[in-house]
Amino acid sequence: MIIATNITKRFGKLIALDNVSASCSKGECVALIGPNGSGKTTLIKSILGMVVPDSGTITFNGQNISNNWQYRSQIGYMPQIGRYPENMTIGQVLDMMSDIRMHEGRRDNDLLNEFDFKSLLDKRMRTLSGGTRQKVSAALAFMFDPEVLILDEPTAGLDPVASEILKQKIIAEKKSGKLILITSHILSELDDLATQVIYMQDGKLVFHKPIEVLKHETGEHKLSRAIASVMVQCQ
Ligand SMILES: Nc1ncnc2c1ncn2[C@@H]1O[C@H](COP(=O)(O)OP(=O)(O)OP(=O)(O)O)[C@@H](O)[C@H]1O
Repeated sequence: MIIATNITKRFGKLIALDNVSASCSKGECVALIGPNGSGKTTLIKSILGMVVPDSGTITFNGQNISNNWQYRSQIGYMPQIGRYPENMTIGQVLDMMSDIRMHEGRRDNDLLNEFDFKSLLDKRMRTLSGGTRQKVSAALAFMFDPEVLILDEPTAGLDPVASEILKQKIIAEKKSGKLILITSHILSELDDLATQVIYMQDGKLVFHKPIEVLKHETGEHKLSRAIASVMVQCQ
């Protein structure tokens, strides 16, 4: 579904992505893990077309994404920090995004309902708490029923109840055959979600493995412990 081949991205002298290749398929939940600054967000942004690699190719459903923007309507993206017009209300932002996406299919309001947004729709974005802003980003990522969900630190700043609602939604979407790419530093959270792990360090993809293989190799039953043991080895 998404294939990245030999992606390199430099910011000045810094190599943020160093010849990264990876292939992700439908129905998988791929955890993108690695220390701060290892290149996870740069890889995500390259897939989204927000960062243009210096070399390499990325295909989405077999089509090269360079000079192509239509594939993006198939992706729901939840950024680390959502930026919105601050004077607009939540309701206006949701409507604006619907207009921009020109979405004609099913509108998925599950998260809006479960986060109980009804009473919040008139609140202006500039007045929102960090967690409520995250909920807006989550609701928008899932709203247009995309084939692929890219979630960058999705539960950062969410309270435990909202985190659990979002996790259950991610699990349901994975079961329905979507591809989910997720980054998180809260490894325990990925235990219930991830089917595969991509581990990055210093801009390089160190490994891409199914969870079961990783657990077997490390002798750990929990993903969080397996990853922790790999991170120690890689340091
Ligand atoms: N626009 C940019 N200009 C210059 N350097 C950048 C830019 N974007 C990212 N970088 C650098 O590229 C490297 C990789 O950053 P990236 O955000 O991809 O890391 P990350 O793995 O997502 O980190 P974190 O876990 O902290 O979110 C970092 O050294 C970062 O400072």
